[in-house]
Amino acid sequence: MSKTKNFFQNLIKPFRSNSSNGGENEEDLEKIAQKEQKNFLFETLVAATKDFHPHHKLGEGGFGPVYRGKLDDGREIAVKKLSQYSNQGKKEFENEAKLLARVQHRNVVNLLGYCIHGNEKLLVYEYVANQSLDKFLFKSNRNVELDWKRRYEIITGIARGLLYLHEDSHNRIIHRDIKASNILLDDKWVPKIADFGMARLFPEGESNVNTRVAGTNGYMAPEYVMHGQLSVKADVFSFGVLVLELISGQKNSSFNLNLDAQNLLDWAYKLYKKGKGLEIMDAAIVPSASPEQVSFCIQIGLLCVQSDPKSRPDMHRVVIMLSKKPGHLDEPMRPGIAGNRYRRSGPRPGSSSTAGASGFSDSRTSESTFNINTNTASASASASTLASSSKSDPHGKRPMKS
Ligand SMILES: Nc1ncnc2c1ncn2[C@@H]1O[C@H](COP(=O)(O)OP(=O)(O)OP(=O)(O)O)[C@@H](O)[C@H]1O
Repeated sequence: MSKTKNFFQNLIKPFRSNSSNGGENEEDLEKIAQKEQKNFLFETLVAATKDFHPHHKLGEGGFGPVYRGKLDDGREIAVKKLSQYSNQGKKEFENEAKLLARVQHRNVVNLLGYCIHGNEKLLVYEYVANQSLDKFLFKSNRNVELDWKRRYEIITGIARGLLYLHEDSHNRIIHRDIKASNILLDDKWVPKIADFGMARLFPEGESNVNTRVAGTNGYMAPEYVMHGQLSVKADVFSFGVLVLELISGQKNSSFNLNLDAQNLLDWAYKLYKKGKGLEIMDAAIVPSASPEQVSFCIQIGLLCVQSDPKSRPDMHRVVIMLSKKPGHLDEPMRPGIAGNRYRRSGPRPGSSSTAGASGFSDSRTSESTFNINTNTASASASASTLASSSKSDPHGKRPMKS
């Protein structure tokens, strides 16, 4: 037996003795070896991004800028470069790198590798062709690309991705920053949960910890903001906000459609209680929407944003609800008020996490059974015309800041 082979045999011995299946362990070793290959050379990333050229910049988040690049083998990548002035970001970066190496799911973004070069730390992801959900959902000229079928698939995909993080991955992972800009869409509009910088890896069996508050305005669960109490139900709350945003095309943190409602959740709840839940629907999805399915999703969204975390369903229950034909669901109680605390101490130049909602006058009419919100158009429709109505008023478009 050659020296190398001997070394390899010794290496896998301890794995063999713990398992009845030696083949699987050799596979494990292979996986470990593959993981080691994830360390990219800085020069490779410089070449791939044309020396981090501004033309290659995709955006800028809490960690710093993100660049698009192409590797020699043709793979397209997104490189997240940690801002050097943020210590907190550095910790989050390391957290994300370690965490993502363990996570593999269709609805979670794939980390290809990382790079540490002097003070520089970088994460290398698969490039996700359609970028982030917020770039479509909150833009009146692009939201039509998201018809109801796509939005429904995005909702179910995010639910499955979150279920995986909460229950099926190695350790329980609470994301803590579920929001539209952290959902990437691939070329087939499959949603991928991204940005695990603030996620915590939970030891098994531990479901609730007190920790510092971090998250994004408009998405944070009240118990998390007020008492720093973090559990999977905080992600469920953010997911519920996102569901209601997907249906309404409205951003919760800058909601100003209705004077009687404090925010999007309050607006949706009040209309739901009056039996007019479908009025929150984005005009852009009216032609493609199934009113029954939309109503069902509004109810699920409202169940997820209930004030009491114990009353919120877990993601397992949400996935089951979404996979069933519309039927009986619990009655949602009053929604909690999403937290509004500033989250990061470091500067966030050019951050993409806010969008204004000014300059819009509410032109909904109230005669018909379903009044559709006018994110893209002034529209109202009865139940029977809902599926067939396809025209939107281009002049009714609401100006949005990018
Ligand atoms: N893997 C990727 N493929 C394609 N685009 C990406 C990828 N990762 C990030 N982006 C783009 O880069 C932008 C910045 O991403 P990043 O995750 O750093 O910040 P963010 O989610 O916008 O904000 P925050 O850090 O506050 O969560 C995103 O808006 C997204 O459009």
